[in-house]
Amino acid sequence: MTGYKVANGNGTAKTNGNSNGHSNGHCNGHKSADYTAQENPTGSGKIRCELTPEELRALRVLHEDTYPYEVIEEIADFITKGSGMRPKIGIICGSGLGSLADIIQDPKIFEYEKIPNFPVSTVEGHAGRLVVGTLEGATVMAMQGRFHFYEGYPLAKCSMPVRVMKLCGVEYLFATNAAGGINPRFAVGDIMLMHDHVNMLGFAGNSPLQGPNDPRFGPRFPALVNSYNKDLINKAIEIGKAMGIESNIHVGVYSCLGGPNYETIAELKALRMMGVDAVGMSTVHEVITARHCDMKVFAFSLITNKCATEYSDKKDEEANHEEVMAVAKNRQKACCELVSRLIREIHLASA
Ligand SMILES: O=P(O)(O)O[C@@H]1C[C@H](O)[C@@H](CO)O1
Ligand SMILES: Nc1nc2[nH]cnc2c(=O)[nH]1
Repeated sequence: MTGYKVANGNGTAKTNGNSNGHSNGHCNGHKSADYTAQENPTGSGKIRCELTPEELRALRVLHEDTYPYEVIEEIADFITKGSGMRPKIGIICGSGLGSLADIIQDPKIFEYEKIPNFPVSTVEGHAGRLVVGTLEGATVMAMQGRFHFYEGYPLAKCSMPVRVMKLCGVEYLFATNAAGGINPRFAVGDIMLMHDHVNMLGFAGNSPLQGPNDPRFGPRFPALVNSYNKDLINKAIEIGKAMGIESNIHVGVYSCLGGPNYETIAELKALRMMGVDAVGMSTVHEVITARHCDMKVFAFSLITNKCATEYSDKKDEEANHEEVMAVAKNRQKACCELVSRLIREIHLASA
């Protein structure tokens, strides 16, 4: 067999025939910007000089994953020029919480697929649009759909839009998510204001900041204590009281796992022992990226399901995405009000 294996960008290995028309593997003097010489595994010792379309595509996918400063700057320019705005607050809508972007006034909408170099959303409940406009007088941009590690995107790509927000002028990141409640005091529909996180992907040696550091974004070794802005947490608690939902608001620790599978009982027990209150599949790498470039962060989890931490035969204790979406839909009004009121306070304080 003369073929060899190349990742095709979907994470699956593909065997290519010698589809470049040069069956002997000789150099033909053809120059390609993406050219990488490889030893031909035919054992002939000769070097194959042309890349197949699949290889070129794989290289491009790799390149796109690196997102240098200049590429992020181009995306940010596209958005600020296209919207005529430099938003101050960035919002990331969690699963089923896209309505947070629907309340934005005078919206300019950018479909992800039309934004140069932007990934696409593949998850139900994540529409795949960037909405720029005003909310309670403040200029905002909201991601109606985020990127998850389990979709096959590297963490740097999942959180790349946070850097785009930064270069658009964003100072505050509001990150929201749907999460499973591990703390037994939490009920479905409660809101947990994040005051810290346990980064399970980080424990496994994965970070959105891996690779060369560009100091234009931030330092090589950023500190993460005090990542979640205490003033904003306190303001949100006050707003919760004013809304009459005080008993549904908690402050706690979120943990991000890779997904897409939900957790086993043993994993949930272990997370609880580590002090985790709610578990999900996002947000943490976005927060790390935001803190790296010195944004103020406010984040909350909508508890969409209670995680069982004891063994049981009951089917209804198994998490599922339909339930997650249904609960998010039911609670979107309260989530929208909390976010709007907090943004109003930030705007008034800076006016
Ligand atoms: O984007 P978030 O973190 O809100 O979505 C959660 C995690 C999975 O994507 C999905 C599981 O139901 O909801
Ligand atoms: N990992 C994880 N993510 C979720 N998103 C919503 N619910 C859950 C859950 O129970 N576990």
